[in-house]
Amino acid sequence: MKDEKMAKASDWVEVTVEKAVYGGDGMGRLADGRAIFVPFGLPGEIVWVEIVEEKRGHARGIIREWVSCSPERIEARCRHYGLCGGCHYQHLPYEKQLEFKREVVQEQLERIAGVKDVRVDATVASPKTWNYRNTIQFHLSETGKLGFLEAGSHRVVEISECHLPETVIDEVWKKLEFDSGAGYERIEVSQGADEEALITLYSSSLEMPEMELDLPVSAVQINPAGKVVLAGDDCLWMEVLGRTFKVSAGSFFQVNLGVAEKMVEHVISLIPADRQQSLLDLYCGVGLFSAFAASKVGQVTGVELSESACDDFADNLQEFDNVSLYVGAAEDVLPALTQKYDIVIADPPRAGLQREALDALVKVAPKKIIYVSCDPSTLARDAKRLIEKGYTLAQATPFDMFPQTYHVETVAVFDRSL
Ligand SMILES: C[S@@+](CC[C@H](N)C(=O)[O-])C[C@H]1O[C@@H](n2cnc3c(N)ncnc32)[C@H](O)[C@@H]1O
Repeated sequence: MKDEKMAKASDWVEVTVEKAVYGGDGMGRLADGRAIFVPFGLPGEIVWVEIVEEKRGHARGIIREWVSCSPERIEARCRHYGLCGGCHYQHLPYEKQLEFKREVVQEQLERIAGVKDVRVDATVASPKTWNYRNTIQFHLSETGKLGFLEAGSHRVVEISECHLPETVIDEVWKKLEFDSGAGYERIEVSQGADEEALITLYSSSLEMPEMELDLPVSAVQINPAGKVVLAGDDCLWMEVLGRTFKVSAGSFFQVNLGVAEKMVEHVISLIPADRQQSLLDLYCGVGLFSAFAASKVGQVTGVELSESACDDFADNLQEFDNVSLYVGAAEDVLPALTQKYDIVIADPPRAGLQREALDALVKVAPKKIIYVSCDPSTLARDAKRLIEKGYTLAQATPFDMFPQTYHVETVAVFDRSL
């Protein structure tokens, strides 16, 4: 037994985890000075690591044994934790998750954007740390069971529990059954304000896979030809700060309403009430920010690519006569704009602002850009570019939209300094 352990250990390296990095990993150093990234490693822990990937500048490894454990470490709630790629921080007390997220945003901005002494506020906590998601996407295993992708892989981990979705979703997903090879790439289950549920089935083929549904829910199939309503409605309603938003199958909406409310309040507080001002809401979705900004400024213009989100935007903002919308990609719409705007809200997908979009955005000459980001690394890349173009990063506020995961939403404010 002793020999076996010695033999295994000789293939492993001992690592002292120095810090938490973006992506949920802990980072330490190998003897040759290269960084090594280990999932689930906490600062201060000494661990035996099996190296699974080696690059010139860094390596990745899996913790095989703990020499010393962090006193912060707690028991994970979910039985699939560690294998399922959905959660990364269940082994950390919630207060510590918030601290890590603040540090990560600060580190990314300092290292990638090259800004020093930027004001990064404490992470705004989520009112719910479990069962907070109003939408969740599953994949189907080969046997037709619902699951999530394994970390860093396309393999589906079949699940029997998940502690992130809201209660109605949790009741619905457990009753869903599919034939093996059902032909759906993703199954999304959403919960609206009246606790109604909507199932959206995404398929890349034009065939309509068979499905039996014996539940009081709406169901929509989305394939390359468009949407087919299988049961009930093709949308549901979400409530934020007392306002109801229509959200159709396929349209984006913030997944954690408690945090969305805090984020909207923060974003809107950054906009001075001034009827002389114009505001551009880039990547506006179904109109979440526009709806609260429209009564503060003289003119709001949205830009959104998704047709279903644009239809929802038109419905959600029909009471305002100072709101208009461009349907199209920001990188195509922005260069064609002739009007200048005083304030821009930009809430792009994870990839951040495309180069053409950022260059054209600067020509729109806003005094203030409120950048809402779901990826601090692309935020930091874009911050560097905006600073080169004459903007100053005034402040950044992380919001914990996704407890138990490494993901973090950040609202960063850029002021024009030239
Ligand atoms: C992170 S969501 C933000 C939506 C909205 N601001 C909200 O809070 O509900 C990003 C939105 O950008 C849209 N989008 C993606 N790529 C786009 C592009 N190239 N140009 C314009 N909109 C795009 C998506 O359809 C989605 O609605």
